[in-house]
Amino acid sequence: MNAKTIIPKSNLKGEVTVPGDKSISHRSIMLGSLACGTSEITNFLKGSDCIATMNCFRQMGIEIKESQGHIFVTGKGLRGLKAPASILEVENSGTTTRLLSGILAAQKFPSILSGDSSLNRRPMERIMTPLKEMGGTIYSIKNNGCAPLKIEPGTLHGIDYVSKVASAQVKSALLLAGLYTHEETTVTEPTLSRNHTELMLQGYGHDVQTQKNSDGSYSISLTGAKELQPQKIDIPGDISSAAYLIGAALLTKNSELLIQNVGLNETRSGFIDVIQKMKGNIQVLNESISGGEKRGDILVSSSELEGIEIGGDVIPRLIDEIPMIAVLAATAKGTTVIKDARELKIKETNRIDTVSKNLSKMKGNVIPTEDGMIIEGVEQLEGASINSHFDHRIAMAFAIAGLAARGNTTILDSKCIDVSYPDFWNVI
Ligand SMILES: O=C(O)C1=C[C@@H](OP(=O)(O)O)[C@@H](O)[C@H](O)C1
Ligand SMILES: C=C(OP(=O)(O)O)C(=O)O
Repeated sequence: MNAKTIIPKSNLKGEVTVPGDKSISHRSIMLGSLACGTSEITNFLKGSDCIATMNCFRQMGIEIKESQGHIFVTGKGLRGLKAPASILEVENSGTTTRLLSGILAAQKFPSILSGDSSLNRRPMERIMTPLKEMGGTIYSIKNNGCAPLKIEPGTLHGIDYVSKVASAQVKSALLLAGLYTHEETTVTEPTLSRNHTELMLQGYGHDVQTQKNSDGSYSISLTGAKELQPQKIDIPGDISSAAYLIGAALLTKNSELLIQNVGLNETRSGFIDVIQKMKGNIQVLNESISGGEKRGDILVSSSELEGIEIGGDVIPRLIDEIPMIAVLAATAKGTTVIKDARELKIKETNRIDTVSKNLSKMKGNVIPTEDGMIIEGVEQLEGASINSHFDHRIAMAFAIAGLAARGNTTILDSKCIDVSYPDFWNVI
């Protein structure tokens, strides 16, 4: 069960760092594996999702070594992967599944991708449809639109694809597939999703164009068939992991935390904007840029938060932080409305459902809606027994809720936290 009990606390004080960004860690292994030579990666996240990505590339003949906390990936060029001897296990990771599918659709060998029971329920049509349009052969083995996916050898051509959702996983799958054609590949998305793939490709010497269109959508283009040059990548701390520590400082009395070296890429920093709008005491210090990625320190202290409306273009900039935002809203003054967040339903769990059920268990006042939640702030949450449903973000958001609740909280099935933040309990 791996149950953990949280005893309420105040006076959280100190300086902390958070582990490397999960999205950037996945991409560093992928692009490192496709480059010609050895890339050196520092602050790589050794969470189980990113380890799954590493293992997939090792199975395709890529040497990935670790020395003194640095990861060395020796890529063999765009055409250097070899056929895996067995199924590629993507475990719980949507990012691994979707981005890797883009690469595999262009290979000269067949492959099968399969994950755990949560992953194998998540929709894959969103990448299968455009990859087929590019000339790939990819299908759902159970014919239910989900993994396990079978990918046949393919020769791809460029497309101009308009995605209905602002999804970095869809965009990245197509851009990675686009590396394998001489033609241009363009992905248009309704608003800009996280742009780590674009930034890292540029670091690897590949030209990528991003254009804002008159209707507010964004078009991202590249022309492939160009080899990538190996890089040194220093991964910033994951803002999605920092969100829990920020939440802990905001919610508990007499607390102040300095969280150092956090990634602050504009396409990811919606959480900070929201906390400022909720009147949280939060400041960004010591900003710098490395590898195109902004980073800085975050100083945050105990706050009386106020409810706000959260929707529209900010949603992709904070999608993984919504469980934590909902917990903060649960004791904020007034009403918080979260809308335009239908994508929450297809994450590791249906997060509208798992957040609402768990907040209700803690005597929060929440109404789930089709595309979000309406949360009326209460004085204090009450400790409860929380079912994470094996979703790391649910486990961590409710662990933080427990720190500020009346009475103890138990998180059942807390092991899932290893997906993105293996050291979470030690830090807390
Ligand atoms: O590309 C990525 O690294 C990710 C993109 C997002 O998913 P979508 O692309 O489905 O929005 C996010 O929720 C996920 O945690 C990581
Ligand atoms: C949705 C998430 O990741 P993935 O899609 O890679 O499983 C997440 O980390 O919250």
